[in-house]
Order: sequence, then C-alpha cells, then structure tokens
Amino acid sequence: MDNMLLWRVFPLLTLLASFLLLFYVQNSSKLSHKECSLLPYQHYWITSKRIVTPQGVVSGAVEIKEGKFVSIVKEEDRHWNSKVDHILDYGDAVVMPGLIDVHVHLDDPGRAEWEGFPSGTKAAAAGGITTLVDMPLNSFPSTVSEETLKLKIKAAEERIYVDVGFWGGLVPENAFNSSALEGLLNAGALGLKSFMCPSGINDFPMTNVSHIKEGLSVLAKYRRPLLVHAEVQQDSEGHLEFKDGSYDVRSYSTYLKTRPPSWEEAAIKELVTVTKDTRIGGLAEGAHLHIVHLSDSSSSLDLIKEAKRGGDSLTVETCPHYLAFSAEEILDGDTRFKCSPPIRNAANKEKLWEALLEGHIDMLSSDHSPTAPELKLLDEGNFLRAWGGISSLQFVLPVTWSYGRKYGLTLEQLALWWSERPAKLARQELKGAISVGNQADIVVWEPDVEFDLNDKYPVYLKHPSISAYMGSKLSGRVLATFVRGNLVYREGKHAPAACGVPILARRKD
Ligand SMILES: NC(=O)NC(NC(N)=O)C(=O)[O-]
Ligand SMILES: [Zn+2]
Ligand SMILES: [Zn+2]
Repeated sequence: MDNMLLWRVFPLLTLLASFLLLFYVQNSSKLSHKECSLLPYQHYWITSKRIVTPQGVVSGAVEIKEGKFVSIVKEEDRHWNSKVDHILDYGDAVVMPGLIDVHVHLDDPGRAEWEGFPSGTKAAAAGGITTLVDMPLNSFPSTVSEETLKLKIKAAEERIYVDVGFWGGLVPENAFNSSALEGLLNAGALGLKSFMCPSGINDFPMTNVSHIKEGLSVLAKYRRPLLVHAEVQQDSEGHLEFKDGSYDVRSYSTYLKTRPPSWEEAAIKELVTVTKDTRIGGLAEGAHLHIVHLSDSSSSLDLIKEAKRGGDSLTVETCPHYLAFSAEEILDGDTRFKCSPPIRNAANKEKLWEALLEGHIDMLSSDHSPTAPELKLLDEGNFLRAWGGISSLQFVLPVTWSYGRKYGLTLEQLALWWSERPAKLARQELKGAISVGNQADIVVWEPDVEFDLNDKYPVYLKHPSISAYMGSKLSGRVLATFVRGNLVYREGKHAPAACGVPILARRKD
C-alpha cells in the first residue's frame, strides 16, 4: 500500500520540482540581466544627431531589442516616435559602434598583478571598447594549446565587463604539430599570433619563416588569421654597436638605436615571401597574415603596399602611440614610452598618418602591454632594462581623435579603423557596425569635451602610473558604453555584474 502511494505522489513531486526550478531559473536570469546593465529594460531607442553607420553619419534613432539593432530610422522619417516607451536622447553626442581592440595583453591568469580581466575590461568599457582580443603571451601559461586556452576561458568567467576573444600562440613547439594547432583552433582561438624576435617572455619563444608557413597552412583550412610581431634582429646594426659601453641608458635615443627600422624591414621582407601563398589559387589560399603594430613608415610600408597590390591576403595595424608621440619628445628616463618596435622620429609619424589616411594601414589597435610598475624601472630610467610595452587601453579613442583632428580625421574613419576592419580581422560578422541585425555594441562620446588625464581622473587600469598618457590633455569624453545592448558603463559607473562573454570561434567557420 505504501509503495502504491509513493508511485502516485512521485510524478506530482517531480512536476512540483520542475516548476520550482523553472521559477528559480527565470528569476535568476532576470536578476542577472538587471546586474549586467545600468538600464532596467531591454527594448529601447537611442537618438542622436550623429549616429555613425556604414552608410554615413545620420541624425535619427536606433532601436535596440534583446541585445541587437532592430531598426535604424533617420530624423526625416520621424513616425517611429509615436509609440516608443524608452528613449535615451544623446543630442549632439556621437553614437558609434563600440571599439574592437584586436591587440591587448590582459596577462590573466598567471600575471594578473600586471593587469587582469576585471581591471582591463573595466578600463576598456570606460574607454568605449566593447570587444577586445587577448594576446596569447604575458599571461602564464601562454595560450599555446587547447588546455591553456581553456584556462584562459575559465579565468575570464564572470570577470569580464566587455566581450573578449583569444588569439592562440604559434610557437616552435606546436608549429609542426598540426593536431596540436587544430586542437587550439577547435577550442575557439580566433587565430594565431607569433613573434619573429624574442618576445620578452620565456615560455613564448620566437618563430622563423618555416614555422610561420606551417601555421598558415593549418589556418588556411579554418580561414582564420595569423598575426605577426614583425621584427628580426639584425646583428650588423642595433645592439652590437653598443659594445664599448659609451652610451647613456637613460636616453631614449640609445634605445631607439637598438631597434632600427631595418629590423622591421627584414621581417616583412621574409613575410611577403610567405604571403604570396595566400593569393587566390596559392598553397595557403584562405589564410590571412596580419602585421601587428607597424612603426616604420618607410621601406617596411613599401613592402606591404607592394604585396597587397599583388593580391596577398595581408593587413597591417599601427597603434595610437606611434601616431601621438615622436622620439624627439621622449624625456630622458621616461620608460613609460618604451615599446617595441620603438616610437620613431616625427617625420616617421607624419608618414604613418599619411599611410593611414590613404588606406595603406588598415586598422588601429592599442597593443596595451602593461606590467608591474617595478619592472618599468621608472626611478632608474634605464631604457635598455625596463619592460617594453605601452599602457593605453582606456585612452585609445580620445588619443586617436585628439591627435588625428589636425589631419582632418572623420568619424567614419574612426569607425572603420577601430570597429569595422578589426571585426573583419577577428571574423566577427555581427560586430563592428551599427547595422540592423548586428549586436548592439555602442560607444556614446563627446568629441569636443576636453579633460586632463591627472590623478583625479577615474582610471580603471591596474597601474595608471605607468601609462604614457597620464599628464596629458585629451579631447573626446566617453559618456556611455553598451555591450550587446547592456549599458555596461555610464559616466564613471560600471554595471554591477561582469557580463561580457568569451568569444570563441566555431569549429572550422
Ligand atoms: N611581451 C609583450 O607584450 N610584448 C609587447 N611589447 C611591446 N610592444 O613593446 C609586444 O606586443 O611586442
Ligand atoms: Zn609585439
Ligand atoms: Zn603586443
């Protein structure tokens, strides 16, 4: 009899349990949505006189629903206004696609004391960056296998305020092991990255052209890019001329001489022999090579132009610090400005701007590469021993704008270099533009508002003191940042929960 009763009650109990579970899941997801966004709703309109779309800058409104752009209406077609509940009116402020930074070292896990996912992505959100792609080195271990990529993804869980993708590392250890590379790519790496000179990190050794060729042939199948740090040490120049010890380690010109433009040129000369295979009908058709942080705007750039003209699948980025600073201005001992390749002279900078404006440089990235302040050796000011890397993530939008204005930089160009092209490189079809159907990743900012980057300014980077931009006056204040429709940052305040998601490439897409 007891047994019979149990059999009758059991289905009822299961049903009750399912209801409770459903109720719990629904409520917890509501709660988490609330914490992901500073807005209490998911369907709203944004209006502005300057919305940057692929069709140009328009005055009007964009409708956002459940994280996507569902309509874009111009001012002259005003009938949208009638039955709308929630409108965020930004007036003259610019509404632009969120920035996509394809070159960031967040150093997490393993060296999170240098930066870390929470601080780095909070800084990104405050700077209008809605997606970033993390580099495979400076964290520990380096992201060079399926297992180490999984460690990254785990470390990022619920700790990122913007969306984060991951490049995998191409190193001698995995370059000739196609199943290891495929494991890394199948696990979701958006592409691979390698160095042609020492990286400064022991567990991330450099590759030569044979490794790069192997990597490209695997990447061709996945249609994902290889990013390369293009400098090859030349013994005839550079460091060897300092043998006699008669040099000043605190002088920037000393450092500059250790890494002449010929290092970049030598690397790119080798790379363009390989990128020929990426042409239509070539052995590595489908692969793509992307040169990171170009500094030399002379011979290196000429080689890139020629390869592109020939049909090689090749792109190149430069970084705001090469466009903002010149070697002549860097003060003795100010190692905040040390990076590789180095910041060169003012004439080189002018030519970089020219190349960017003429379309020979495809995009921008921060190459945010911070460290612990002790390793920047700011007291000692030794340019040869200090950590190489510029800390900049939160400031790239105002920096590009402030320094680009005198060249007549347009809002459309900003969106092209910082959103559209980077989205294409990282194969993010639903990101990088304010278009119907895309994810609603947005930065709202005021180009004419100036601010002093002083100690009172809210900087979210882990170590503001090592940033080369501290102490400068910039133009272009970020008002609000939306990631997939969530208002993740508004005027000095972040959403309570870190709701960025890891971006993983789907198998063989
Ligand atoms: N280990 C690094 O982060 N290196 C970086 N350092 C720079 N750029 O000075 C880089 O991207 O090459
Ligand atoms: Zn590099
Ligand atoms: Zn880098």
